Amino acid sequence: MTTRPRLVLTDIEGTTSAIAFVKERLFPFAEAELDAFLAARGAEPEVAAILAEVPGPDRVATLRGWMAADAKVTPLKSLQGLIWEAGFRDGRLRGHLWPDVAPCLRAWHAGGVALAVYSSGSVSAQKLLFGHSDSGDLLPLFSGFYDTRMGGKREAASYAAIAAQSGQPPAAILFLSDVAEELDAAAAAGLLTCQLVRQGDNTVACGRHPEAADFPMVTTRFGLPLTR
Ligand SMILES: CSCCC(=O)C(=O)COP(=O)(O)O
Ligand SMILES: [Mg+2]
Repeated sequence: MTTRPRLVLTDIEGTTSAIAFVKERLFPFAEAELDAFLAARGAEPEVAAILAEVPGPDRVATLRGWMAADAKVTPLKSLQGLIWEAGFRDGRLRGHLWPDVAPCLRAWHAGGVALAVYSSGSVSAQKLLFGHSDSGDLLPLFSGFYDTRMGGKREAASYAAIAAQSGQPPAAILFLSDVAEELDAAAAAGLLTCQLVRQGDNTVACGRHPEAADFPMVTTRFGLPLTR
């Protein structure tokens, strides 16, 4: 029998939120705003420090190449988060969550299960998405936010580091993701895993991890607190 997780660690794209929202709304927004953003804020210390981490003679070309390749590299992710900030604050952007997500997160939290996020999106972007979501402000539910500064999502060491920082043993943490290689890495570090295979989101079940089509199914499979 599986013991009830004490911490649920969730991915965003493909897990709480549609892949199409990230790829067809968030990424194009950042791409369209890049030049104007750099012209307006490129000299600010925070932005200049990020740009200093971008290699190559033409940093903007490198950034655009990363965007085209959907590279999960920290400088791009930090910059995208800063560009999205204005959009989330003035209402042009709202964080998409599948309708089943917020009720389950609220129930799990109310039942004493801690919640945290691990996404390639920067911590500040994660907070913007959950703070300005189409299901309301969910930020108070979360006690931890982790991004690629903890390491890559396909590396077991990243999950070991998150477990150590969260204060929970790996076996008490349930990691939710749509990506098989991320789940493999989490399992190698001793975490419980569940692959979200959402209908219409083009995720392919890998067969190596427990599967769920939505968060209510995760609730049932892992004995998490029920929605009332
Ligand atoms: C506001 S979060 C944006 C998500 C993102 O930038 C991304 O690359 C998706 O990565 P994930 O690890 O959530 O699949
Ligand atoms: Mg994902």
